[in-house]
Amino acid sequence: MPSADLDEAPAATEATPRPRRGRSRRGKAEEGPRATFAQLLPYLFEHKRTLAVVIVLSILSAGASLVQPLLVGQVITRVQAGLDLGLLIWALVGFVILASLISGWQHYLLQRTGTAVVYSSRRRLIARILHLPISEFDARRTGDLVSRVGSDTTLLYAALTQGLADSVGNALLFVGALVAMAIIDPLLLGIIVLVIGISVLGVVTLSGRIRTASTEQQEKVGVLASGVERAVGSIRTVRASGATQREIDAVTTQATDAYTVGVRIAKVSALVVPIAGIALQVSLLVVIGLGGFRVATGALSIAALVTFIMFLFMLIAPLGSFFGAITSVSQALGALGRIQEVLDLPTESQDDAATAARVAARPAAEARASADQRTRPADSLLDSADLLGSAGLAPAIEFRDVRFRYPENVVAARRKAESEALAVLESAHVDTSTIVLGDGAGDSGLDGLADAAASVSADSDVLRGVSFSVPRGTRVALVGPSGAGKSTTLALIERFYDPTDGAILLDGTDVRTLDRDDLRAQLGYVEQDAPTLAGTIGDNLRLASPEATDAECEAVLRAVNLGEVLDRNPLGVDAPVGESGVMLSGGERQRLAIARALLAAPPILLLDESTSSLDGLNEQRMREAIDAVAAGRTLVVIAHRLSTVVDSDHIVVMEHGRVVGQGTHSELVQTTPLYRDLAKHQLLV
Ligand SMILES: Nc1ncnc2c1ncn2[C@@H]1O[C@H](COP(=O)(O)OP(=O)(O)OP(=O)(O)O)[C@@H](O)[C@H]1O
Repeated sequence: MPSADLDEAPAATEATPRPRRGRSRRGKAEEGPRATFAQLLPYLFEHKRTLAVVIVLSILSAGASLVQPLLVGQVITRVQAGLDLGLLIWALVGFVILASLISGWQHYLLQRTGTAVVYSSRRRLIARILHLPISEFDARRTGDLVSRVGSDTTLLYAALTQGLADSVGNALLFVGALVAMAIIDPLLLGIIVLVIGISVLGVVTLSGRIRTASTEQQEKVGVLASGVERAVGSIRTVRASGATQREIDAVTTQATDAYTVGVRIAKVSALVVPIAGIALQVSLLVVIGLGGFRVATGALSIAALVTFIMFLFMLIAPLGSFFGAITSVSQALGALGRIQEVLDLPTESQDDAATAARVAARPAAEARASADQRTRPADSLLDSADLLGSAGLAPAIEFRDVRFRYPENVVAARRKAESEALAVLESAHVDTSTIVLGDGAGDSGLDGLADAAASVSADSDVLRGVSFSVPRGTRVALVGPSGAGKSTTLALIERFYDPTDGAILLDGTDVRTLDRDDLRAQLGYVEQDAPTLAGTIGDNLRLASPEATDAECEAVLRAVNLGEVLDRNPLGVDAPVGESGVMLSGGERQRLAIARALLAAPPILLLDESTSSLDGLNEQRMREAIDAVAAGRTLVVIAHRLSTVVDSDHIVVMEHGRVVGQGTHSELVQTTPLYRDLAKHQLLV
């Protein structure tokens, strides 16, 4: 990220999310984020030129409209006096046509501006969302983020076109009519202003309730989108679990929630319509009754009364639009609150400069002390100095007494997701006795599941003083039971999160002092069960290397044993893979993910092996693929099958966030009971 984006505020702890900034911070939880009208203005100012034209057109249109009652008054007066009308009628017709044409043009410009505001808010949101820290994705529901881009932004359009759009011209009409009526008969006007004033007060009071309900509705829509995403995204599992109807019911409940709030909004807005109607009717009755009396007493001419009544309509019509605008602007402010909440979140690299400065400013003595103090596992066979070899170069990657815990909001979200998953399984009468979630290593059954969910708590460190080195050009494997912290270790190297304590060094430099893009350019990362993107094989491969030629893609595919995928479709690299890669087998998808990372030719490759089981042939192909990618680079691989890593240069055994053994396969079999057990289980000793 460019340094201009960096925030100077020091982060207390990198792993702890900063409190959210911005004016739209969540107040009372049930009310949700709310925006102020002032926050809507920057969106309008982006289009100030068009809006200036709109205002000029509004003045012209209002002028052309306001002239009409005056001309009608003139016509009546002349007819009463038996005078020739001359060009008066033509002038009247001309002004009617002119006012209509101008308002058509103005309407177009405002619709276009509304669309542009939606477009720019979507662009800003997408750019911000894709730059958010990984913790935000871990803590939020994807569907909710998607609905902010899709649905909340649309409400801004309605506010501008139905609300603010009309208000600009109508305000002028309103003021013009008011002035003209004041000149014609101030007394009549005074009474009308009283009636209208009372109705405006009523509508403004209602608007607060509309805004609150609207924010709530948009939140319900977000929950609904998350529900749909969950059901559709896991459709195979849902079908296979016989849970289709239950998922439909769950999503329907969420849709009903949104509908209920929608009905509440409809009821409140419905009150606005009669209020406007009453205002019009009472005003008319007053004007006709009192006005007729004043004509009878000679205080007012007929022409003046007719003109006054025409102005009254010009006064009332904008009022109706204004009341409508209150509803749509209130809804827009609710939606804007949700948009602004995301836009106010700090980006991943916003605090990088401050973090890097803080890390770099650590006194040398302190850095040395922390390196000396680092806890070495008692059964560590290999000191990092040994691994460095005679050259004494800094290792490619080094963990120094790294401690880490996931931020509280992430832990809470994960716990919620786990208990939801548990509820679905229980309601599907699935035998949960064989399922282990989270770090439930050793736990089994429903109690184990609950324990596992409970164990993901804010006060538990996921890594507890991890130290190991990966010399350049070597292959290092991380092994250990589920939940030991292996995937988290790789996530910290990628800087998806920063350590709570300790340091991670790349070529001897603390990764927090490196530019994130530079750091990631050195790393190839294959996440566990890496997703295959819809599109072609080429689209998948070129994600990190958009410039790669077909020949380069083919070469890398053959290197990871995916040659046959190329051969079986004449389209080759342009062959589609289907939604989420359904046209590839599980093993092929894994190797495609490796090929993607490999194509970018990173000096360091981080490979989180898939937990899914592979048949013998696929496992062998995977081993060969790993051998191919290891050549000439540093490789850190998380292995779930020891067979993939027995010939690694170095194996780090992890358990409960600690390194409990390090060495080669044969050394670890001798020294580390946990490793010996794992090896025994997998028939390697
Ligand atoms: N995004 C997350 N939010 C909260 N807790 C997490 C998150 N990811 C992992 N954890 C927790 O951190 C601990 C270590 O998880 P991690 O995935 O690093 O283990 P692992 O050794 O890679 O396990 P596996 O072999 O099953 O992939 C577990 O308790 C897990 O529940």
